[in-house]
Amino acid sequence: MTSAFVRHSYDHLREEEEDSSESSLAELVIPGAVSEAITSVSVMPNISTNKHTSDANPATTGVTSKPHNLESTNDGAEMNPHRSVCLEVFRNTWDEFYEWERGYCEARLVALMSERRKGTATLTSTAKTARPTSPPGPIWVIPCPTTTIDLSGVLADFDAGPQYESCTPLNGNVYVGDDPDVMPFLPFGEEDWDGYPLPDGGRKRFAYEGYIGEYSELAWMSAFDDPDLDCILYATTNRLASMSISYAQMDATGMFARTPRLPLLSAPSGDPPGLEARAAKRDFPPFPSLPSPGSSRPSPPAVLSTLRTRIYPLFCHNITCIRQICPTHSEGTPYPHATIPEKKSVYLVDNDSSPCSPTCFLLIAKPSGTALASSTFPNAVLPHAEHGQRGATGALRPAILDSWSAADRDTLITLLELDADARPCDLAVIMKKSCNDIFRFRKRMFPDPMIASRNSGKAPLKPSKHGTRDNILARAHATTPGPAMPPALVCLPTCSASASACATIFAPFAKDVNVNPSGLPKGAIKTAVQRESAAAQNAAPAGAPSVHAIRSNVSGVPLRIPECRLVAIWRLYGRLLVDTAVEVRRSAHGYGLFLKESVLADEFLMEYTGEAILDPTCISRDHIIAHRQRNYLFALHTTLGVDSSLAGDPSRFINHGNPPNLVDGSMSVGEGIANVYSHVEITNGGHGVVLYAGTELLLDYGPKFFKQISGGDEDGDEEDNVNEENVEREEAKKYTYWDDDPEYGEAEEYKE
Ligand SMILES: C[S@@+](CC[C@H](N)C(=O)[O-])C[C@H]1O[C@@H](n2cnc3c(N)ncnc32)[C@H](O)[C@@H]1O
Repeated sequence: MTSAFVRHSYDHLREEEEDSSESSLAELVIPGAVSEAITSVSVMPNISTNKHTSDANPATTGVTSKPHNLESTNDGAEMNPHRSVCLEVFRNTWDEFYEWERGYCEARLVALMSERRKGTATLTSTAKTARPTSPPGPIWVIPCPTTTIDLSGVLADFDAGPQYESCTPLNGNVYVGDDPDVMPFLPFGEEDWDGYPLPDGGRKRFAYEGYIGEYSELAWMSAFDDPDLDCILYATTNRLASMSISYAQMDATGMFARTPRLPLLSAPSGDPPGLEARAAKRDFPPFPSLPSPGSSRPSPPAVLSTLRTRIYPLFCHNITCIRQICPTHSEGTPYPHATIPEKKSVYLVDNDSSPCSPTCFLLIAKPSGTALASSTFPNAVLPHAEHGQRGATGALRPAILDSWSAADRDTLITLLELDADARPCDLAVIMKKSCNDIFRFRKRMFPDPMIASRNSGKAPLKPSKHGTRDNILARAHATTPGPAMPPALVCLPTCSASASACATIFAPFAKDVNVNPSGLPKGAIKTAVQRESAAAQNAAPAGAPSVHAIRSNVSGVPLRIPECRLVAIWRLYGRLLVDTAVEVRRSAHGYGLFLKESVLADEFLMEYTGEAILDPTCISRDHIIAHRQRNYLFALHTTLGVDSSLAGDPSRFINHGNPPNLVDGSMSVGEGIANVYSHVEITNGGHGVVLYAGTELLLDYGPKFFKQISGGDEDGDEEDNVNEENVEREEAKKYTYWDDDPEYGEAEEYKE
């Protein structure tokens, strides 16, 4: 218990209080707020006299006396009439907390002991009825029976696995953001500084110099943080609030902050969060004076103009939350400066070769309604109104944006102010809107001529009139059905199922999908899919092009399902999150993940869970990755990565497979070919990794992955960069930027 240290200091202080000796306090080392509060208590002569002037109930407020006079301290705090009340409530709460905590800890220990000592009721029952005196005596000594287990038979065949770090199991992503600025310990510190010996006689050494450079100092050099202190302060503020003392008034006392610059509710730019934000992030012990869960504490000022000045309160970075305004996970962070748009709307596609969905803005058909020629989404058409229905002229209806709420617009404006050139597909994830609508909104917000004048110094590339979408699609390496779209049922033109068959499948779900996607009964879709796939097997229309044949590794029976249903079912599945049975086994590359049950094409497998970390932390963790030669970092989008190296689920063992190729319109399947694809899904957060076919699950990690892990390129290899630029340049020369599409404005010519 860390409290012992501070309690001791406090007791000492109270003794000193008698003679108000300030000089003796100077030697105490007490963290910020307490130090200040206690110092003030000690120099305040009237604080503990019995003047019951408060009409608040002492039992709930913790106030036993209230001084008439304004407090007078050596820092000139006369101006704050609430300070003395705050100090007294704090002091009483402090005493009550430690009194309560002692009984609480003892009761916990007794309960733990009774668990261990099933059958030995005597001590347990005595201990439960009578509060143990201090020291608690026998409850600290738990005799364990000695048993010898003979493992020789088991160990004979035991094949020791490679040395792995521990990994905490997770059900959903945990938002970490950035690792602390202080280094808790040096990884691989137990290794010889010269590196441990390798079989080939060399030595491998952790390049700790670069790693250390990512941190400001060692953790043990930082100030001591007492976890009980937040609890006491939090209970104090709760009591003060019940006495109608506002948070602003409490803040003004300066005693609830770690430093005077850290107010309760909000932290100025660059500071760690105030008490309220810290309290929301941790579980306190059940001290009775804390606000009960769900009680309505005043929330941080939620005026949009305030929100505008900070990005975090705008939308929650917690992947399992992602709300636009999330008081639970948000915290004060530096306000990023607004950025100036660099890219013309039509040039947003420059570096974007991965359409996020069949309705991605990168794939929008020309006004003539030309069918999409796509290797990624072979039969995609624009779906229904939410994503941009085409009118008779082929132009997208402007009414779509008009249907956005004022809050939606406001949020997007703010996001675009903060990152003007953000990928529409990334913004779509945050906004839960289609990237196409976001793209159109951006066009309105940043008219291109304005950007053109800014960019006049640059020498963009010249487009040709051929192959716009095909080129983009040819460069798309992943089959990534899309993120961030509101639930929608997408039907493909090649589907051979009758309308009534579709209606039968979707009717029970469509209503719920629009209202409450996550409220669907578990397994409902799976049952529907199985029923449907069995029917499809028996009566697959002859020569139907839109049927995926999937080989089950368990039964060996190919399952078939009409494609239109796959798309719809995939969307529903993305929200059902029914994990598929898998097991971790040795594979050609360390461990790998294998199926234990048959799956259908596009069936949801599991979420890729881990710590959601921001870009700078991804970079600092790269040192470890490079040394360990194993990388569990999954890029979620340009801002966040999901790292399962310390915490995650079995999906972290999915190995890399080569990208599947299209052969005669069907995906190739086979040894070493990726049979899992991922997409960013908001419901319940993070990545849903979806299986196509095969036994060992293999996921195409993307072209940059192995370059990064081997320490090459990404931020350094100039020759490679030059080559890549040349390829990009050649590719870009083939582009047409929808120059005849009224949706995309006038023809945009790159100047050379
Ligand atoms: C997410 S982990 C996959 C699980 C890993 N095999 C393990 O045992 O923990 C990714 C790492 O596995 C290894 N790996 C995965 N697929 C590979 C492949 N096709 N070839 C070589 N190494 C691979 C690499 O070390 C990579 O950094």
